[in-house]
Amino acid sequence: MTCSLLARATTASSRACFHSQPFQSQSNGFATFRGKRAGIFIPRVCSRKYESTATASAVTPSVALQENIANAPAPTGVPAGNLPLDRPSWESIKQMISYPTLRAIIENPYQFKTMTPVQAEVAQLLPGLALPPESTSNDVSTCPRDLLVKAKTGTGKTFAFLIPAIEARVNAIHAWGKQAVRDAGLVSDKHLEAQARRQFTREHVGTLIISPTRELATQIANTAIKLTHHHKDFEVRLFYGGSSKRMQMRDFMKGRRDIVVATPGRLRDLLQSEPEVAKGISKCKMVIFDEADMLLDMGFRDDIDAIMSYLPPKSERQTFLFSATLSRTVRQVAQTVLAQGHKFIDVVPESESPVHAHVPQYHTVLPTPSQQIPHLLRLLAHDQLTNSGKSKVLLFLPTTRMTQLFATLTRELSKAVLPAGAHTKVYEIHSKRTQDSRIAASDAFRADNSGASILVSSDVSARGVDYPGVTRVIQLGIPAATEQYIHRVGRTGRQGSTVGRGDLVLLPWEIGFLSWQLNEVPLKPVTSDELARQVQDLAAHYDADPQAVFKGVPIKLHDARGRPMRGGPRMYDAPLSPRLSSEEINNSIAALLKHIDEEAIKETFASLLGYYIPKSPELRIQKGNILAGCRSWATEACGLPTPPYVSDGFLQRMGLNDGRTKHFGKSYRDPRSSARPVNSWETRGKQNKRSFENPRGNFRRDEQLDDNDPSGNVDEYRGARYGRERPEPRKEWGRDNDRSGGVDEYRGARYGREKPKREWAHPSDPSGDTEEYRGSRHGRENRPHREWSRDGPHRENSSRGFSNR
Ligand SMILES: Nc1ncnc2c1ncn2[C@@H]1O[C@H](COP(=O)(O)OP(=O)(O)OP(=O)(O)O)[C@@H](O)[C@H]1O
Repeated sequence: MTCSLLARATTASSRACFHSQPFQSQSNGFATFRGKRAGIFIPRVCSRKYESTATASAVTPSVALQENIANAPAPTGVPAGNLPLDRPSWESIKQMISYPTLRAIIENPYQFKTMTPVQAEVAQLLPGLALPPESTSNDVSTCPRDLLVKAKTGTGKTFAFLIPAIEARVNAIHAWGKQAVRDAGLVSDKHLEAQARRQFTREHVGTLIISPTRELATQIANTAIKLTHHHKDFEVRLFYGGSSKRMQMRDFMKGRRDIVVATPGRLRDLLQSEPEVAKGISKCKMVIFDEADMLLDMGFRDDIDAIMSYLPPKSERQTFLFSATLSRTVRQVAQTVLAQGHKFIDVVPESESPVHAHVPQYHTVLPTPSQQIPHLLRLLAHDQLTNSGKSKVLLFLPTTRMTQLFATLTRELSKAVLPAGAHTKVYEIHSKRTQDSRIAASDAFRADNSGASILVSSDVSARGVDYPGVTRVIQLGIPAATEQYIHRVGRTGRQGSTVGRGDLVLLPWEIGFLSWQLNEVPLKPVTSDELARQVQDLAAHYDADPQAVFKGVPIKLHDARGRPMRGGPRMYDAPLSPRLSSEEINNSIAALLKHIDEEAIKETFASLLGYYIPKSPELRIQKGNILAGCRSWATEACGLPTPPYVSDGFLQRMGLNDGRTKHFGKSYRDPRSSARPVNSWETRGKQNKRSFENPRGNFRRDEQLDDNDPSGNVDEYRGARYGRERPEPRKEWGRDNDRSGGVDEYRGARYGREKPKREWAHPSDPSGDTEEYRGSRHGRENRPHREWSRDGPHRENSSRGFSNR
C-alpha cells in the first residue's frame, strides 16, 4: 500500500480546488471571474464589498508581546495603484503610447496611477523602442532596440515588457497596411489596407514571450489579455506542456497571432512538428525572455538554442531579457542573443538585494531534525496570529516528493494545531499534479480570501508567479541556488506592499548554504526556542482578548439570506495556548506520523538524497554526511524506526561509494554523551579555534571507539578524518596494491599542488590542443563568437531541468 493518507488527501485537495468559489483579486480590490477567450482563462471584473460585523476593544499587551508586535509586519498592504506619488504617472506618457493601452492601465481593468522604477526606465525609451526599424522617425535611430533589464522582484517587470510589445505590434500592423497601399501605387485605399493588415496579423507572430514555467506563462498571457482589453481583436496565444497540443494548435490556426507566450519545451516541440508555427515564428520581430537567467542556464540551453534557430537573426529582430537576478556570467551569455549596442537597465543598486528591503528575512538552523515539523507549525501559527484574518503563506520544499509529504502533513496537522484549525485552506502545486489541477490550485490560492491559507509548492511557483497578499514565504531546506532563494522570497512584499516576511529553515547539516551561498543576503537568526516563546506569547494575547487581535478585519458571518458564510476570514476558537504548547504539538505530530505510509517517507528520503548529494560542494560537506543527515531526517523527523536501506548500487550511482572506504556514509557517534558537544554542528567552520581550545578535538586519546565501529582505533580515525595529527600514514597511501600510484602523484592530482600532465590532448580527443581547449573553457581567450543562426543544427536532446520540481 502506498501512502493511503497521502493519496486521499491529495485527491481531496484537488477536488476542493475544482469547486473553488469566485475569485477575488487583491491587486485591484476587484473580484475576478474566469471566462474563456483564445483558449485561456480571462479574468473579468466586477465589484464586491464586505461588511464588517466584528467589533473589538484594545488591551495592553505584555512587554515581550509589544516587541513582537512591533517587529511584525504592518497589518495592511499598499494596494496596487497606490504606490508613492513621487513616481512618474502613467498619464505623463500618454503621447508615447496608444490610447487603448493607456486606458487599460489607468481605467479598466487596471487602475494604476504611477509607474514603478523599471516601468519608468522602459517608458523613457518609447515611442522609439516600439517603432518599426524602417520608420524614418528620429526616435528610432537614437533608441536602442534590445534591452537587458534587472529589477527587483514584484516591481511590475511584466508591464515593462508587455507595453512595448503591444505598442510595437500596433505600429507594425499600421505600417504594413500603409506599405501595402503604397506598393499598389495608391495614395489611400481603406479596403486594401484592412485586407493587408488582416493577412499580416494572421501570418506574422508579433511578439514571442518565453517563460520557464507553465504557471508564469499563463500569468503573462492573462496580463497581456487584460492590457489589450481595449485593442480591437487583439489575440494572445499560449503554448505550454501538460495540456493538449491539438487544442493549442487549433487555437493558433484560428486567428491572429499578436502575442505568443510559451514555455521552451512545448514551443520547441511545436516548432519541430508544426510547419505553421515555424513559419509564424520565423517572421516574429520581437522576442522576450522572462526570467532570462534561468532560460539561459544550462537546463534550458538546448531548447533555447533550437528555438533561436527558427527566429530571424538578431540584426532583424528585437530581443528583451528581463530578470530580478542577472549575474555577470548570465550577462556574458546574454551577448549571444542581444544585438550590439543593447541597453542594460539595472534598477537594483549594487549594494542592495533584489528582494525589497522591507521584507524581513529570518533563518533558523534546527538543533535536530525532530524539530522540523514543530518549527514549521509554529511559523504557520505565528503568521496566523500576526496577520490575523489575512494570513497567506507560501511554503517551498526542495523536491516533489517532499512537497507531497508536507502538503499532507500541513493539511492534517493544521486542523489540530493551527489557530485557524480546520478553516485553514491548504493548496498544493508540483509537477506530479495534472496541469488542470495546478491551474486550479494556483487560481484558488490567488483568489483565497479565507484569511488563513497555505500553498505548499515545489519550485514551479518560485519565479515570477504573482500571488497578491502573500504574508510569508517559508523555505524548508535549501533552495537550488542563491538566485532561487531570492525569487522565492520575492513572492511576498510585492507591488509596494509593506506586508511580508521570509523564513529559511535548515537542518543542522545544511548550514553550509547559509555560510557560503547566502552570506550577502541580510538574514537574521531566530532560534526554534525563541519562536516557540513568541508563539506562546501571541496565543496568550489572543486568549486574553480575541477581538483585539481581529480588530479591523472585516468578518462577515452571514450572507444576504442569513445563511452562514462559507468563505472570508473568521475568528479562531479560543483558547489557543494549550493547542500551541510543545507537548500538544508533539503529540499531534506523533499521532499523525503513525498513519503515514513508510513507503512515502522512504521515497521522500530517496528524493532528498538525489537532490542534496550533488550539492555537497555548495554545502561544503562530504557526501557521507549528507547521507547520514538524510537518514537522521527519516528517523527523527518522520518517525521511521530505522533509517531507510540504501543499496550499494544506489550509492554508486550517486557517487557516494567510490570504493576508497567501505565505511562511506557511516557517521561515527561516541556513545558517551559527555564526549560530544551538545550539538556537534555548532562547532562547524571553527576547526582552528577548536583545536586551540581542545587540542584533542572532541576525542580523548585514551578513548576506545565502539566495538562495532569498523574504523579502527581513535588515532587512525582522527588522522584520516580530520587530518590534524597524521601518525605517519602517508607512505601507506602508496602501498603496492594502491592503484593510485605513489604518494606524491596522488597528492599532486588530488590537492592540485602539481597540475596533472595533460591527458586531454589524446590523439582521439576532438577538442584540439590544450591551449585551445583551456582558452575556450576558462575564458582566457574569448570564445568564438556564437550566433544562434537560423541554419544552425537542431539539437535533438532536451534537458529542461524541471523534471524533479
Ligand atoms: N505601476 C504599478 N502600480 C501598481 N501595481 C503594479 C504596477 N505595475 C505592476 N503592478 C502589480 O504588481 C504586481 C507584480 O508585478 P509583476 O508580476 O509584473 O512583477 P515582476 O517584477 O515581474 O515580479 P517577479 O520578479 O517576481 O517576476 C502585479 O500584481 C501587478 O499587477
